[in-house]
Amino acid sequence: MSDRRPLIAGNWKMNCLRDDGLALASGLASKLSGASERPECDILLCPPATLLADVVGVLGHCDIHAGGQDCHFDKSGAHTGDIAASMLADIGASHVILGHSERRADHGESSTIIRQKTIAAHNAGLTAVVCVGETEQERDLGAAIAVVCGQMDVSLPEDATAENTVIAYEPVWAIGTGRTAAVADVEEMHAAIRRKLKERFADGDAFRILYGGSVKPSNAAELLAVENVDGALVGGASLKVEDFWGIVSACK
Ligand SMILES: O=C[C@H](O)COP(=O)(O)O
Repeated sequence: MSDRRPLIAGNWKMNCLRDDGLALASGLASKLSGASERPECDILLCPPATLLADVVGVLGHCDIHAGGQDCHFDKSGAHTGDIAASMLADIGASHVILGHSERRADHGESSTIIRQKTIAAHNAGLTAVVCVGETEQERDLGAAIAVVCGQMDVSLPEDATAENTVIAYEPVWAIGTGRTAAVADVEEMHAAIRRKLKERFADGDAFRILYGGSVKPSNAAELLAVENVDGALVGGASLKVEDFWGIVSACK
């Protein structure tokens, strides 16, 4: 049994207008305050940037963290539409998701850029949730582990520690598709990620490695029981209080 405390993170992506987002955050805060026992995990909500400050306000002092979904690598300057890591920290965020495959695909983000963003997040005092994952074609070619390890080599800076960095393994073909990776494949990939972390970082055994890709209440317990799976990065199922809470409750 590992002593890494699981993290269940909700990535709301580009969903929720103000009323729905605030209802979702307050619904989860109520679940937590009404729970007879404290959940056996840390909880993180990553709403769209437009709602982040308000979500931080709704969560108040309850033990749920809030984070951004991306940041720029520069501290400030002429980057129209972008958000600096310090701006996220300034409004109460503790984490930021970086290198999500949707950003890699939609915005051409390379692992080199993600490394720069991760350094910026650390400098702002944020914990970076660095995403890695292979496409279906890469898996079919037998290259999944090599691709993910290659992404880690470049995306993770030397200053990464188990305190300031979380890894999220998300097979691209499992995101939003209802298809989850087979337990044996998840186990193999998370073991490879752990080996890589231990090779490179003195505290590599303490990093949390999340699984993401169609996690829902019905499959959460099975996935969370896999060795080296230290939580989940949840998309679709994080948009409903009952579903997200069901995943939180699956942490034992
Ligand atoms: O960031 C979350 C992931 O992309 C997973 O999304 P999903 O749970 O909708 O498959």
